Amino acid sequence: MNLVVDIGNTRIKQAVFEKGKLLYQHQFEASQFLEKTKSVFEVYPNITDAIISSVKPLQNKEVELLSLFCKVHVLSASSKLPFFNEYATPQSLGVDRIALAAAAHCLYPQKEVLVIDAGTCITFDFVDGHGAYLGGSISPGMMMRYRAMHQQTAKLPLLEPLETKGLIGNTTETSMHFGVINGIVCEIDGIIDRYQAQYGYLTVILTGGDVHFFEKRLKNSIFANSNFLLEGLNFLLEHNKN
Ligand SMILES: Nc1ncnc2c1ncn2[C@@H]1O[C@H](COP(=O)(O)OP(=O)(O)O)[C@@H](O)[C@H]1O
Ligand SMILES: CC(C)(COP(=O)(O)O)[C@@H](O)C(=O)NCCC(=O)O
Repeated sequence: MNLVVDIGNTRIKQAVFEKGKLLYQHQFEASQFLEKTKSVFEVYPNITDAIISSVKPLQNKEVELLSLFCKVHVLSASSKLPFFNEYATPQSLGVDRIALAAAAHCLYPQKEVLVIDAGTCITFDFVDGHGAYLGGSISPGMMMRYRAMHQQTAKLPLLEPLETKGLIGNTTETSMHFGVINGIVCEIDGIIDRYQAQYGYLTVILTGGDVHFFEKRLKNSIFANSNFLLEGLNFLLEHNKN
C-alpha cells in the first residue's frame, strides 16, 4: 500500500492507494499533520511506501515522522519522471505541477492534455502527445482574488465565495462576486480555446479545491477530477521505487 501526501499552499491532501486504486483520501490543515499521519498508519498498517510533495519548504520533522512508519520519497526536481520535462527552469517548477503532468501523461498516454488546477493559484499545465511537458501558466486563485481586493483597497469588504450566477452586479457584493467568478470562468474557457486553436482536440482536466465552483459553468467540455494530483503522486511513487 502507498501513502501519498500533497502539501499545497492552503491545505494538505493525503491518500492511500493499493494496486493503483484509491482507497481513502482526506484533506486537513498543516497544524494537523502529526495527528493525521499517525491515524492513517493506525487504519492502514500495511502502508509500505510514501511520497510527499510540498510547494512549501518541507520541515525535517514531517519527513522524519513519515520515515518512522515506511520508506519515504520526497518529490523534487531530481525525482525520476515518466514524461520529458521541457520546462526551461526545471529546478523552479512546482512539485505539484510535476504530479499533475505525471497524471496527465500516465492516464492519457499519447494525448494532448491540459490540466487546470483551481487551488490557491490557478495553474495550467500542458503535456503533448509525445509525452513532453511544455509548461503552462500561473494566475491568482479564487480566494486570492477576493483577499487581494479587500487588502489592497480602502472600501471593498472581505467576502466569502458565493455560488451565485449573474452578469451585471448592482451592489458592491454582487459586483465583486460576478467579477471573481465570471473572470475565472472566462479565463479558463478563453485559455482552453487558445490551446485548442494551436493543438486541435485536447483532453482537459479540471482539478483543485475550487473545482466545484467552475465545473458546471464552463462552455468547453472538461473532465472534473478532484483526485488528479493524488493519482499523479501515486504514479510517481511507483516510478521512483527501486
Ligand atoms: N475546507 C477548506 N479549507 C480551505 N480551502 C477550501 C476548503 N474547501 C474548499 N476550499 C477551497 O479550496 C481552495 C484551495 O484548493 P486546494 O486545491 O486545496 O489548494 P492548494 O493545493 O493550493 O493547497 C481554497 O482557495 C478554497 O477556495
Ligand atoms: C504555482 C504554485 C504556487 C501553485 O501552488 P498551489 O496553488 O497548488 O498551492 C506552485 O506550483 C509553485 O510554487 N510553483 C513554483 C513556480 C513554477 O511552477 O514555475
